Amino acid sequence: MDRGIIDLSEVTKSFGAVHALRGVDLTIRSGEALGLVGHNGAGKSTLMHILTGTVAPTAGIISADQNQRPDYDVNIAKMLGIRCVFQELSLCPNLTVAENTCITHRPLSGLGWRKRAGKLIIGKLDEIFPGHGIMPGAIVSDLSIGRRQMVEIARAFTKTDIIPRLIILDEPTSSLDPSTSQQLLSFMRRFVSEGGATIFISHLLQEILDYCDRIVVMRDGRVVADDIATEFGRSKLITTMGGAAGGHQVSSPESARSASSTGNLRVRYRAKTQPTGIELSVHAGEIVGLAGLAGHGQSLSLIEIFEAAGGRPGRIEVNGQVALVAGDRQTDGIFPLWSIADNITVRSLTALTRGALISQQRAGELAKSWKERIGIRTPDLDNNILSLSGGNQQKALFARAFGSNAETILMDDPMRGVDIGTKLDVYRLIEHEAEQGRCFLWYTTEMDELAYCHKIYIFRNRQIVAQLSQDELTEERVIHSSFQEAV
Ligand SMILES: Nc1ncnc2c1ncn2[C@@H]1O[C@H](COP(=O)(O)OP(=O)(O)OP(=O)(O)O)[C@@H](O)[C@H]1O
Repeated sequence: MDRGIIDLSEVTKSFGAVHALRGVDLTIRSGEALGLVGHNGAGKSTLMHILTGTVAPTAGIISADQNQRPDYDVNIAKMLGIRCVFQELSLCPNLTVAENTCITHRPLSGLGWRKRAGKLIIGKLDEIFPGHGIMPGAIVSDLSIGRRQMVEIARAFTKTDIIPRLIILDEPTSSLDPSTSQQLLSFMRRFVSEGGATIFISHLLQEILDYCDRIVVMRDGRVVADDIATEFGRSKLITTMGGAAGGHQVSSPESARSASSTGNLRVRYRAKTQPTGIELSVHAGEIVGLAGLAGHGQSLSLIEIFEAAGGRPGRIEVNGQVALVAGDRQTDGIFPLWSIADNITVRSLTALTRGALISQQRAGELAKSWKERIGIRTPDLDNNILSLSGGNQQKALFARAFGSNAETILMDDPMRGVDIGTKLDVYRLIEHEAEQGRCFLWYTTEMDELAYCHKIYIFRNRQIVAQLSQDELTEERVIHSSFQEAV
């Protein structure tokens, strides 16, 4: 348990004026699951890029197996068996699951490589995620974000010529439903018990506390705490992370108990495969949750509702303006070539137009007010959106929807990569906006978030199989309904 695979000493990294890392010391040991937490923009992903050699530090010393390596780069990291499941999934979307496996495994060449690659990846998927339902010939772009994440995770743990020794998991559970997350975390424990090491980054603090041996807390580019997990509790972690997270407590919102389905009807929806049965409805002022195992039709229903806005009522009825906060921000959310400000204001262009022209002044004011309200960490809103950390990109998507004129906001598991302090701020914002008459249709894979909803619909096989009021909500009921046709 004490063999250091890799040591960082006084590592710094700057991107122009942004100091992403300011003198980080860190040792990673075999047989240990290390939990890494910190607010959005604290420097976690940058640190992981340094460990995988994809980013070179501005200054500092990297040692591998107790030898200083000034030449440390991607190839050395690869030879050491250091691999990363990055937050922004890195599979090639136009290739199959098997072909993507081949990319990272050189020995999978020659006659029959596709078959061998398929066998390798499916074997690992079976081991980590029994019952995954993924085929080796599936094109990656056809898979849901959760399944893509599962493939990416399984690929990181596969072995051919090089034994994986350190696997970095950068927020892997944020795209997985609770039962799939559980499968991964159990596998992670098996991997470290056999001598492997993991770095597990998550904004779900309970996962870190329950499944990691040691916890490192980062704040503003520095390591501010590094200790065994039993020395931390949830509130100590939040306080140590500081910033917006400090001092907040998660509480079950009382307002969610007072159902308010008396306002105007905003959305009525019936699944295509369910001409009779439970119909979903959302009224002004309501926060409505969608739950169930990932990939069972929740995101699809949001897209159908989004597309039906402005159309004639039929199977789906939508009254008023609608905005969508995407969970898969890379595919459905951000405009990667645009600035942060343009990404925020794009949903409000009609409101920002004076005569035939967009008022740059009003657009700037709108972006600035939401930067402050939601805490987007950037020195300049005119910077490209990709200069933001993942969580801050997600905040820009919230700002886009909340800053628009939409009466109904659809949220597709939108807290992926958002830190606990910001989450609590967004929860409060949602409650406040609902009190003002806005309504929310919120697909979430985080059980805690259902506590904010007035009512919850549970999806299974693209059908709504149960409806729960806030008073009826328990984790057992959600899990039971997710697996069975009826409660
Ligand atoms: N390529 C880049 N160009 C400019 N700034 C960058 C770049 N990559 C990261 N940064 C900045 O470095 C800081 C640290 O970002 P990083 O992605 O490491 O944070 P993080 O802790 O992983 O955040 P999150 O929890 O949101 O993923 C942020 O201020 C970010 O905007």
